[in-house]
Amino acid sequence: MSNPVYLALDVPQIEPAKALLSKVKAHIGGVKLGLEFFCAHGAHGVHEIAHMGLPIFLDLKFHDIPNTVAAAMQAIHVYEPAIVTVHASGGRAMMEDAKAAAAEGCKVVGVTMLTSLDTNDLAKTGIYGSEETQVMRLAELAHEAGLDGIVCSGHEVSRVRKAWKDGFFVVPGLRLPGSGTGDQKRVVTPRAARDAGASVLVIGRPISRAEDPEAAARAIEATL
Ligand SMILES: O=c1ccn([C@@H]2O[C@H](COP(=O)(O)O)[C@@H](O)[C@H]2O)c(=O)[nH]1
Repeated sequence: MSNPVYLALDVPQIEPAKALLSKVKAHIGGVKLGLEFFCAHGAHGVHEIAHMGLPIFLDLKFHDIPNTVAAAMQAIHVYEPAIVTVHASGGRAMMEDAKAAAAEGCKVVGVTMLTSLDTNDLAKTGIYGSEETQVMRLAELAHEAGLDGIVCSGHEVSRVRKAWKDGFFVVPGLRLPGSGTGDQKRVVTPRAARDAGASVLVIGRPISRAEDPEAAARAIEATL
């Protein structure tokens, strides 16, 4: 089985990002490039990282009208990403058009409820009910729209897996016991997420901000 860990390369400078990736490359299965990286380094940055040979997860979390998202999806074919994200709350038509516009073989996953949110945060946006209810609702919509899977926390992934057996589930918000959670609110360990049915484990700061990133990546790999 291939290594499910994708390193969230949320690093503001390109050379330190490449140096970090070189150190941990042997202990991860792919690289996640998100808004911070893409806004800072654009196409050039993505190509630089892609040349390092690991699968690329382009986490741009598209959220717009169907026509705009479909055009954006076509524009990123050039990066040959293995995985891309859209917000499931963008609606069924947007997700259908996103999937239709994605490159062959590229997995399109719908972000359900960000792992930095809890029920109180949700209520402040006018959505009442449990985290699990919200994730299940959006997972069902993403499934109906033909997406490959969703992004959710390790708290919900086992329930989603039961309902969507062949889904592709991306889980961020991962921490080893005793480590700081930062802005993440729905956190589990990488091992717990994997055992609950995650397909991809997204890990950023526990590796990138560690004193010894290579040792941190190796230690996480050893728990899996
Ligand atoms: O719900 C979500 C969706 C995406 N993310 C992204 O994952 C990483 C997590 O980084 P850590 O440093 O391990 O907390 C980050 O790039 C987020 O943009 C998420 O955390 N939650």
